[in-house]
Amino acid sequence: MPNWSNTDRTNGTNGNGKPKNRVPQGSLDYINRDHYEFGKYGYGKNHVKLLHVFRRGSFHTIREFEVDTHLKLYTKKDYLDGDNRDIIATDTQKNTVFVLAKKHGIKTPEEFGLLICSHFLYMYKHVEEVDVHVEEYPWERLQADEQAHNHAFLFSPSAIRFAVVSQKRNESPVIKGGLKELRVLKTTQSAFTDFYQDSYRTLPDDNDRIFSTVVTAVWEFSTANGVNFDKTWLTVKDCIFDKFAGPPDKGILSPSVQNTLYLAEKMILDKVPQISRIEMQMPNKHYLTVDMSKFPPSVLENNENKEVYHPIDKPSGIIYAELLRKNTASKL
Ligand SMILES: O=c1[nH]c(=O)c2[nH]c(=O)[nH]c2[nH]1
Repeated sequence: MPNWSNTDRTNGTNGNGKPKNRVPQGSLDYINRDHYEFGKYGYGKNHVKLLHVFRRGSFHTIREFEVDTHLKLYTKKDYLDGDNRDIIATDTQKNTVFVLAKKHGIKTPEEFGLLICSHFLYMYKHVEEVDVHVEEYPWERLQADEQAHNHAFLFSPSAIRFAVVSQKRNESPVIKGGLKELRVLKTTQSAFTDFYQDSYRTLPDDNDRIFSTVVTAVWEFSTANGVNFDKTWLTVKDCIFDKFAGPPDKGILSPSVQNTLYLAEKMILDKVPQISRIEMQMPNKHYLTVDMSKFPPSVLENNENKEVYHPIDKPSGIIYAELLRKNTASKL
């Protein structure tokens, strides 16, 4: 009688009651397998593009998404044995995205991600974990003659919104909201002085420099209950603007990218109690003052330069930090 390995969690079936292909212990294949174990694994469909149109009479609303669905199955027999019977084909995953959008409509990226996770976990008992990434195309309703258009939209990519939802069987979903490619620049109210001085430093103190960055932010929700995900996304964006730009007339002084990043994160945690942690990245897109002092008066009469800057792509500084609530659970 062969000694069958029995370490997987699907009770010897492939999810539809059929027995699985098993490899008897003692076979050469089994012995070889014993030397290795899987690290991360999973499979899915990336970039499922979807436009959803919600029609209320002549007033139409759209949301366009690009969705990645990834599944992790309890068994690895697809990898190990070439046994495909548990595979929910990536094509089936793509179809599922369309069918769920048609059946339930689409509210927000976060809620659509939650719906996809619960669907796969409910439908297929051999799915251990679902990971969904939803990226939204930045359509805005067109304004015509200062009036909101009923059915025409403008692509306004000032920032890209995304959500990441993951759920393991018998666990609560992990819901993250995100924003990326938010590029901003200000021409004053940014300084960088008093930083570490030693024989490697050549950068002088700068009391008035250009500050430009491309913000990425990812935040985790401690709950989905009572959360308005659309409003939260706008609040996060407003907090970033608030701490980067300040009031329109005077602005706000930034002593460093580090400090501006921290103040934005702190404001977001202060304003949205359901966010338990936020991680932001702010690359420092350098704009260097061109040294005009080298040009002779025959070329330039006034060579003190506060007008012409040289944008530098590489290298760029990179500043990032994650801010978490202490004792998150007791505060909610
Ligand atoms: O805001 C800044 N932070 C830094 O850490 C840094 N380093 C640097 O060269 N310029 C800047 N600016």
